Amino acid sequence: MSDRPAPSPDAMIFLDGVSKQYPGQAKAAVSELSMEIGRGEFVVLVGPSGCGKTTTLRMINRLVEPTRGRIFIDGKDVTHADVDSLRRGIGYVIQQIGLLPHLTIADNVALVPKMLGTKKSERHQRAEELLELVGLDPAVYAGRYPKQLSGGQQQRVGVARALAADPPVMLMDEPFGAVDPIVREKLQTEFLQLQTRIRKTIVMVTHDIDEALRLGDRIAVFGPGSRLAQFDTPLEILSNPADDFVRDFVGSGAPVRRLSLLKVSDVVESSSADMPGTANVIPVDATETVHRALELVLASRAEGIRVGVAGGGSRYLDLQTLLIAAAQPTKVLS
Ligand SMILES: Nc1ncnc2c1ncn2[C@@H]1O[C@H](COP(=O)(O)OP(=O)(O)OP(=O)(O)O)[C@@H](O)[C@H]1O
Repeated sequence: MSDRPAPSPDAMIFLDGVSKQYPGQAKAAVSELSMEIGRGEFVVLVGPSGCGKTTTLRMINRLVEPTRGRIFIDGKDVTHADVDSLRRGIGYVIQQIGLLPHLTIADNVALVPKMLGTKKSERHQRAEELLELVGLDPAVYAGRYPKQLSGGQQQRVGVARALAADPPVMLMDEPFGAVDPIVREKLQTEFLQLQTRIRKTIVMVTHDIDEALRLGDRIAVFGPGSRLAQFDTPLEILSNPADDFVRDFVGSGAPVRRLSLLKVSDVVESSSADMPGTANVIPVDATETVHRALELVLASRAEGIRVGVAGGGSRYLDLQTLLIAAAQPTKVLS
């Protein structure tokens, strides 16, 4: 019917009023949820335990079949499509990794290409490329078995395996949840760098709001009963939480977290064209984060920063102005 919502041309994933009622449960796990996720976008689902994040994620590749609503991938209604071909285009990474213990790392990575009938030499070459891509030297790791790898290394193999069929979409359920905080941060950084190269459409579930703020192009904050409380950029969620639920969920550290998301260019409107001649200022690029600018100012005991602006010339922000500009609770300057 023509009056049903349709995905926009830029949408890679479109959920149209999807619901999931598990058998024997009084309440729906997910209720009438609609979301559109753009091509190449990295979206993170966060929210309290039991609010339906994993159910939502698994409805996208139909590991969980929706009770109502429609799912579109790349403009195609896949609600009733063949699941095997659907899943071929969707990589899936989970916390428990699920590497097969009796297969080498290369064979684990090449599992899906093998199922798809790719020739042995080709799939081994592909496995080596993928191991390289996720930062594991194939000469060292390709022939090892999963138990001979650390938790963080196994997680990288899980990512490599999910990328093996070069799927346009990746679903990740707490992919970095099982590793310690230091490895976790390293994996997050590596994964962000990887994403700038591979530009997949990614939907990731996490419990960790900091992880969400760090990784997501947009964050979907779920409330109880899968209510989509806010679906916006990290900066917008920190700057303008939609309601008290989101404000509480993000927690009390919002102003400090914003410093890592705000760019110097976002606050440069508060700058002045002049700085007292004696002031000790350091040059900072407008693309740096405010957090980095503050670090540089403190490390060099400067009094402020000098920012080059488009069209030539410089603007100045002293430390106090920089902090006040960064602390503005309302819309960010652009
Ligand atoms: N297979 C199932 N059968 C029955 N109920 C289920 C099933 N899987 C999940 N549920 C219920 O559906 C609701 C949503 O679960 P879901 O796992 O999607 O939430 P979540 O937000 O991912 O939770 P968590 O953060 O704790 O992993 C919960 O109340 C859960 O108990």
